[in-house]
Amino acid sequence: RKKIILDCDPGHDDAVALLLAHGNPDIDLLAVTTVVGNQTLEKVTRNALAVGTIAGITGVPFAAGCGRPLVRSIETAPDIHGDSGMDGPELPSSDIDLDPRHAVDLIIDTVMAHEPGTVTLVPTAGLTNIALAARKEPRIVERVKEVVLMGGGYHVGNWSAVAEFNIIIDPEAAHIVFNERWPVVMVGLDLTHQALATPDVVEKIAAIGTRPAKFVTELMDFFAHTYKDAQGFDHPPVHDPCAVAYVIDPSIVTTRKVPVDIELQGKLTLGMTVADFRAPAPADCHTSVAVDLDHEKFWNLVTDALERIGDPL
Ligand SMILES: Nc1ccc([C@@H]2N[C@H](CO)[C@@H](O)[C@H]2O)cc1
Ligand SMILES: [Ca+2]
Repeated sequence: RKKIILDCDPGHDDAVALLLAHGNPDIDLLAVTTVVGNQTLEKVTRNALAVGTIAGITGVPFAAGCGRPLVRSIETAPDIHGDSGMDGPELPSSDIDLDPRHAVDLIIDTVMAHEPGTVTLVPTAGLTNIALAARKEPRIVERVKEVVLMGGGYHVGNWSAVAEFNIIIDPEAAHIVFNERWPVVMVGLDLTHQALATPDVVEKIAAIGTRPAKFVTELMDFFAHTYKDAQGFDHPPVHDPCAVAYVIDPSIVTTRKVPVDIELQGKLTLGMTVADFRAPAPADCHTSVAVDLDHEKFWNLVTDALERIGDPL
């Protein structure tokens, strides 16, 4: 099984990523950590615990992390995720107790407690926790198997013309993460804009007939409306589970090995993930970007995970 830590900011698509990670039999979800992003730390943490309860997750530590970026001020995304950060469905209160540690410490402790090269970090939010973990315990950099992150875009932006939300809300953190020597797989908007929750996808999920499945359809209904109003999409792209899907089955996504670095000075380009496609990639290139998604295989993973979760409540 593939061991992962999910660092997230639920978030409609983070919720689907968490359900996929929990429901898929090839994933061993070691820990769930939260960070400010789509909404404040308090709200995204509450949302993560609510999803944990809905999915019947037990025995997995949840820890809250940074409440603001390293340098810049907080920027949330209520126009997409609503005031709660997960508007749409009724959110249950959760009886899951937060781990007393800060997310950065839970990440470090978890990586150091497992064999080198066996733990994959899956950030689906701003990279503040991941950057601080690498600075506090540099040994995790060579110990982590790889960092498979939802973020960035080599030809697409959503928070500016050329920058993606998870990167631009904490570009200094992203610069740290992309410049450490660990392998980084960037699952950016170029890929995730292919993961559209079309009506037939939502119908397949609804047909599962369980409360977690109904929860996902309610999330998708809200997400579809805000994505239409805010970004003019006919169907919402469900970004975050694409990163988890890549860990489960790398064949679902084609990748290109290219140098990627983060723009920190640009007036128009701050937070841009600058990918250099000039051939050949340097031999020591440790970054790659996701290009094409197998849409059917991807959504089959999501429905399969929901079927396996069943109705825990
Ligand atoms: N407009 C918009 C803003 C933020 C997000 C969140 N950031 C990433 C996509 O940019 C995902 O992780 C998602 O949770 C999605 C859409
Ligand atoms: Ca997210």
